[in-house]
Amino acid sequence: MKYDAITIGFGQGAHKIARDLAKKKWKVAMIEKNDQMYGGSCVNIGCIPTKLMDHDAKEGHPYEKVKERRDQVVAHNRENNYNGMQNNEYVDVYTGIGSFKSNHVVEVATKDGTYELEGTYIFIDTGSVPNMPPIDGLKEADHVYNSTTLQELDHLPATLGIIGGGNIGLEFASIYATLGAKVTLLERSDSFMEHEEPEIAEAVQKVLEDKGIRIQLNAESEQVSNSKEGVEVKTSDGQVYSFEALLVAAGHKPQTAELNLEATDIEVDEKGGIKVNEQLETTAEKVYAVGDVRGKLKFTYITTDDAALVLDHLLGNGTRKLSERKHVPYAIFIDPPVAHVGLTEKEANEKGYTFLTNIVPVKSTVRSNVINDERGLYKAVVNKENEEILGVSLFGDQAHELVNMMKMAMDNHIPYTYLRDQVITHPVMSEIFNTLFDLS
Ligand SMILES: Cc1cc2nc3c(=O)[nH]c(=O)nc-3n(C[C@H](O)[C@H](O)[C@H](O)COP(=O)(O)OP(=O)(O)OC[C@H]3O[C@@H](n4cnc5c(N)ncnc54)[C@H](O)[C@@H]3O)c2cc1C
Ligand SMILES: NC(=O)c1ccc[n+]([C@@H]2O[C@H](COP(=O)([O-])OP(=O)(O)OC[C@H]3O[C@@H](n4cnc5c(N)ncnc54)[C@H](O)[C@@H]3O)[C@@H](O)[C@H]2O)c1
Repeated sequence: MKYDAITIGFGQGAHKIARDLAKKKWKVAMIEKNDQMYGGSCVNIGCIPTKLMDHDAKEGHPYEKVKERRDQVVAHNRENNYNGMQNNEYVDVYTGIGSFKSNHVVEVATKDGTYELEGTYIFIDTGSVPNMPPIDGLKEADHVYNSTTLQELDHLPATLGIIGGGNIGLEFASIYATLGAKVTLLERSDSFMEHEEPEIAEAVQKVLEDKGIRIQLNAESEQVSNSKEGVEVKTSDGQVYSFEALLVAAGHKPQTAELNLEATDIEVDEKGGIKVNEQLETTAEKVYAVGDVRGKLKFTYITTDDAALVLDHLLGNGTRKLSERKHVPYAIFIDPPVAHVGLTEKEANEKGYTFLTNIVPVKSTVRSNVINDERGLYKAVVNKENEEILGVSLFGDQAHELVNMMKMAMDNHIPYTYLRDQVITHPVMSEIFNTLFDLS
C-alpha cells in the first residue's frame, strides 16, 4: 500500500499532522501498536487521567470513584481520537507495531495480517517509556509499578513508595497522599527539586510534608525485594522501607526499540533520542520525528508544537525553525501547583546578567483570603538593564495558569514595569504581579 504520509505512533503530534495533511487530501496511514493508546500517552495514561485524579482527589472523592471517572473519561477521549481519524476518508488507522524495512517502507503486523506500507513522508511519533534503573531485584519483585500500571490498580495502596522526585514522582505523591495513601518519596539527589529556585523547593517540601508525605533525600535505592507488606526497598543510607506498592518514576527514555532503525539512515544521539534538524527532519530525507521520541523536553505541548512546526514546513510558509522556539513554560500539578518559565536566579547569575529579584508570598494577596489558602510564593528575576523578565517561578493558586501570562510577556519583550502597573481585575491571583514586579 502506498501513502503520501505514514505516522508511526498515534500521539497528539501524529494526530495533528494526520488531521491537517488529510485536510489537504493527502492519503495518510496512522500506525498505533496498542489499542488502548489511540491519542497517545497524554490522553490515556498521562496528562488527562492524572490531572483528573488530582482534581477529584482534592474534591474529596474516594479512590474507587476517582478511578471510575478516570476510566470513563479516558475511554471516551480515546474513542474520540480513534473515531476522528478512522472515519476520515483520507486516513487509515492500523493497529500493530510499526517497524522500518527501509527509509520509506514500514511493516505493520496487525491481528488481521502483516502489511507493508510505503510512505513518501514518514512521521515518527512513538513517544517515550519509563526508565527502569538497574536496581538489584527491581525487575523480579512484585508490587512494583510504573505510572501507567499504578493507575490500573482497583484499590488505593495503603502505603506507597516512590523512587524518583521528578514530575511524575511529585504529582503522584501529591495525588495519592490526598487520596489517603501514606507516601514516601525516595530521591537519590541530595537536594529536593534541585533545578527549581531554592525558596520554591523549600516551600514545596514543607507543603508536601504537611500533607504527610515523607521525603527522603540521598536515598539511592540499592535493592528491592518482596516483603510481608508487599515490597521492600533498601537504600544507600542503610534504611529499609516496606510498602504495599512501589512506583518507579526515574525518568523516561525515547521509544525506538521496535522501530528497527538499523534498516534506515535515521541516527540517534547518545541518549537514544532521534536526531533532527531545524525542521525536525531526521537524518533520512522526508522522515520526521516529533515529541518525546526526540529525547528532549517531554510535554504534550512540545509534541503538538513540533507537529505545528513540521506542518509549517510542509504546508505553510516554512519560516519556523526549532532553534527559534520561544520560552517553554512547565507546570507540576501538585496541590497547590508549581510552574516555571525562563531562568532561575542561579542561571541568570551564571549567564552574567545584571538582575533584580523579588519574592511575594501568596498569603499577602487578597485572593488567599477568598480561597482560604495561603500556601506558596511567587518569585521573579528581571533584567536590570533592559527591564525584561528573565524568569518566574510560581508556587501556589493559579500558578499553572499564570505562568502562561508570564511566557507571553517574555516572548513579547514586555518590560516588568508593565506588569507592575497593569490594571487587573479584583480579587484574583494575577494581582500578585503588581507587587511581584514592584522592584524599584
Ligand atoms: C503520568 C504522566 C503525566 C504527564 N502529565 C503531563 C502533563 O500534565 N502535561 C504535559 O504537557 N505532559 C505530561 N506528560 C508528558 C506527555 O504525556 C508526553 O510528553 C506526551 O504525551 C508525548 O507525546 P508523544 O506524541 O511524543 O508520544 P505519545 O503520546 O507517548 O505517543 C506515542 C505513541 O506511539 C505508540 N508507539 C510506540 N512505538 C510504536 C511502534 N513501533 N509502532 C506503533 N506505535 C508505536 C505508543 O503506543 C503511543 O501511543 C505526562 C506523562 C506521564 C507519563
Ligand atoms: N506536569 C507535566 O508536565 C508532567 C507530568 C508528569 C510527567 N511529565 C513528563 O514525563 C517525563 C517523565 O517524568 P519523570 O518524573 O519520570 O522524570 P523526571 O526526569 O522528571 O524525574 C526523574 C527523577 O528520578 C530521579 N531518579 C533517577 N534515577 C533514580 C534512581 N535510581 N533512584 C532514585 N531517583 C532516581 C531523578 O533524580 C529525577 O528527580 C518528564 O520528562 C516530564 O516532562 C510531565
